[in-house]
Amino acid sequence: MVVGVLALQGSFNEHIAALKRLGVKGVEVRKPEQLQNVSSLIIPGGESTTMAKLAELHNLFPALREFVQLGKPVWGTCAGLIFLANKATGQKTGGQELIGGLDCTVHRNFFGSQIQSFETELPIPQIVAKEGGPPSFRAVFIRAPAILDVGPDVEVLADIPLSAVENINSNNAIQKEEESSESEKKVIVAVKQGNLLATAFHPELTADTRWHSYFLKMVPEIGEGTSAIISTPTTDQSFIERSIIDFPIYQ
Ligand SMILES: NC(=O)CC[C@H](N)C(=O)O
Repeated sequence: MVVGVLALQGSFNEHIAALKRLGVKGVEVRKPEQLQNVSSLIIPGGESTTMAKLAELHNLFPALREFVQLGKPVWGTCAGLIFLANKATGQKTGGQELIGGLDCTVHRNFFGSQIQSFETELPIPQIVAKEGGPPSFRAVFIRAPAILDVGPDVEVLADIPLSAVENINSNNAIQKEEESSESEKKVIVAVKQGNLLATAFHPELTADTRWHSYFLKMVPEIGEGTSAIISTPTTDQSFIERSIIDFPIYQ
């Protein structure tokens, strides 16, 4: 069993490493025909405009859309979430091509620029936490998008109160879509719609493999029957101690 990881740009190596920690082989996908050798796909974080240009160059969009429409499991993290959205705002001039399929509107850089990147603890959704582990997970947001609205078939898995983000970025210049006086206003940062999973944060940059485990359970040939690979989060201290500054700066 292999899981495809779109390897045009961004954190594809980190996803492959996370899969390896669960005993699953991740294979790099760069060409349309390579999608025929995988039954599921992870689209990593990175820079969605660059990734879209590379995907166009390799004529990947038709094959990626077909992959999604065939109902195969696809997980988009960060830039990958933008790729999967039906609609994106805050795009560069001229916009960018999207795969689409996920009935939502995403704001590309909702939380601000690179220096407003942050980490926070979020409650782990029930369906992801089935195997146990701590009640929260470390959510790493790097120049992150957020989901502004979702269609009726989209299940919201995680959201974040804007007040928490403002506390984290004490000198913040967060560009909010709309100012709100309600301190409990939240934005959506993780969703599921049928075969599609999307997260605005980067589980592949943490030691916690529960999001990867959850995605693997969406893959029919792994499915619910393979709890053996669903282990408790890695406690490899050297990995845990890495902070987001150890990871590449996305332009
Ligand atoms: N870490 C990320 O993937 C950042 C995504 C970035 N906001 C974009 O537009 O592509």
